[in-house]
Amino acid sequence: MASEEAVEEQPALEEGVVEAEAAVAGGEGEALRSFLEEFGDQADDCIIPSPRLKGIATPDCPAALQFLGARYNSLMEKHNSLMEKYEQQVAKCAEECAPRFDGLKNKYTVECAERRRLYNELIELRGNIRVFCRCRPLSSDEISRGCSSVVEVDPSQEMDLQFIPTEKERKTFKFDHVFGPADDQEAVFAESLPVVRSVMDGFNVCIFAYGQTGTGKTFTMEGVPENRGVNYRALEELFRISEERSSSISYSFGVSILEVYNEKIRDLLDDNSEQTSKRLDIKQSADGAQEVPGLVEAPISTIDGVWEKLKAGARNRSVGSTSVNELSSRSHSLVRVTVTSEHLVTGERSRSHMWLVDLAGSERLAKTEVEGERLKEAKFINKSLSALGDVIAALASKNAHIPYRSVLFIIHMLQHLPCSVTKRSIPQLSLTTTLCCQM
Ligand SMILES: Nc1ncnc2c1ncn2[C@@H]1O[C@H](COP(=O)(O)OP(=O)(O)OP(=O)(O)O)[C@@H](O)[C@H]1O
Repeated sequence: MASEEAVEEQPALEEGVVEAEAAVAGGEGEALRSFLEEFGDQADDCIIPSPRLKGIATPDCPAALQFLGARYNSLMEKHNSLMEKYEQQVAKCAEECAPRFDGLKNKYTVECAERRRLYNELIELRGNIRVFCRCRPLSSDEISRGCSSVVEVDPSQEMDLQFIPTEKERKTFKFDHVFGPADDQEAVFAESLPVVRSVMDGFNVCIFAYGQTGTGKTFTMEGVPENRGVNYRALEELFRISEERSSSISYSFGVSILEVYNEKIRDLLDDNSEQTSKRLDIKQSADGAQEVPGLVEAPISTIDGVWEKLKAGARNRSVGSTSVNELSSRSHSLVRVTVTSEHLVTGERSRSHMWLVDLAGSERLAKTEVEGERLKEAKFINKSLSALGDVIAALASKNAHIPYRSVLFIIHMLQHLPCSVTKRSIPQLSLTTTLCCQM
């Protein structure tokens, strides 16, 4: 045997000697005794490759192999019996824990349902319909024309809006919250947050911006990339909650964007809607919900995907110009987010909608210089807003009769919704019309 090979085999040889010694001490085999006699005292010497090894005769290999095989078998037997005991213990443990686990699972499910119920009850107590007022800052153009604000917002009186049309006149309007010119998009969204959370618990919700043309409804709902509005922030929050609850609930989201222009519904995510003039209608489904058959619902799984869809919708929206807003939305824009959920423990499923609505701006026709198509648009807009105002007023005062008489889509949609309302006013224009006429 070459000395290098002897060095390679040395650990095995040493091991064999140790095993054999133990076996002989335990009274095993004559062949082993002779194996030990022959090689037992040479194991240590093998540490240094020695020319002496060259002279060693072939050991009693069959005996050594037989011995090692027997040891291997006995160790495997022990291992198997330990594994069996281990598995029995695990099964016993699982059996003992199962009732406790089921109990905890039930308690957890009940607690979750209770938390949801209390949370939504709180929202209801705060008002199923909440009305906020936001006063935008004067634009540079308004400042250069010498306009000044006719309202005062005192941050310590967050529900009051002071209307001061003349030096002698002062009137207070009450809202659930008033945002002043210094309040940013984040502050406005923070107040809408409870409503947004409710949709994740299976409730239908709606946030809409309502007000005179040029008061900043589109700015509030859509915002701009560097200062995003309610729509984007609401979807961001949905994704955040979905991630937070991912160990117990699986959520999926879809988005549809449509506009109501001169009382016709147009699908803003349907690239061909202009050419094919696909007519969309509202149908009542078996569970009483309002559906729009054929409406495109794009699945969304990332916030970037949402922004793309919102931008696509905004691009297709009908805009014109009014005397107070160069880029005025002449249609009601509706973003519908569909939230589908499945509870991973209980298997409970739900489907709910969040409507984010940017209504077209109302106009005082006597004071604005509209004519032709613009006049027709304005009449449609004012008519629908006035009908909407009647519905909201009736809902807010819990009237038995809600005047859902109009065929207008928004009003159909409101039939099944608790609502949060964002209302905007432009300080130096006719505040009365915007703020108080219907509420
Ligand atoms: N809080 C705000 N801070 C700064 N600028 C604002 C704010 N709100 C609105 N603006 C600006 O005022 C202008 C009018 O706003 P916007 O187009 O959102 O009004 P609108 O109510 O949607 O009008 P319309 O009903 O005619 O569509 C825009 O240039 C917008 O950027």
